[in-house]
Amino acid sequence: MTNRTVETPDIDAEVQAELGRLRDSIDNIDAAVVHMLAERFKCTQQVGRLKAEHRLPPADPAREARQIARLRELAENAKLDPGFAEKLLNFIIAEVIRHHETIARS
Ligand SMILES: O=C(O)C(=O)C[C@]1(C(=O)O)C=C[C@@H](O)C=C1
Repeated sequence: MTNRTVETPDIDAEVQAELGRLRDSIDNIDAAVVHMLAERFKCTQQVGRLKAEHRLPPADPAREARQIARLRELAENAKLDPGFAEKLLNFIIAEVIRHHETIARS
């Protein structure tokens, strides 16, 4: 009992330190994700303008099918849930199509 009360603060400090290190990495990864998404949206805004200028439809389902198949395979190889990767890509693409539609109307 005496040992436990003496050791607990040390264990807590170590756990806190590890949690802090892991959270620092998570914050770095989240920042990278935001920066990569910002770059992706810069590209898709250009695609949106190009499509609008040439009267092309905002969505390209055949291209999306290829992207999903590719991303699912990448996810599997990286031990990430392919269903999650597909949902994430669909979520991003839905936003891109919304942007394309806004550009086409403007
Ligand atoms: O590649 C295109 O044609 C795009 O408009 C980009 C993009 C994407 O975000 O990757 C978005 C919409 C299309 O349906 C397919 C792909």
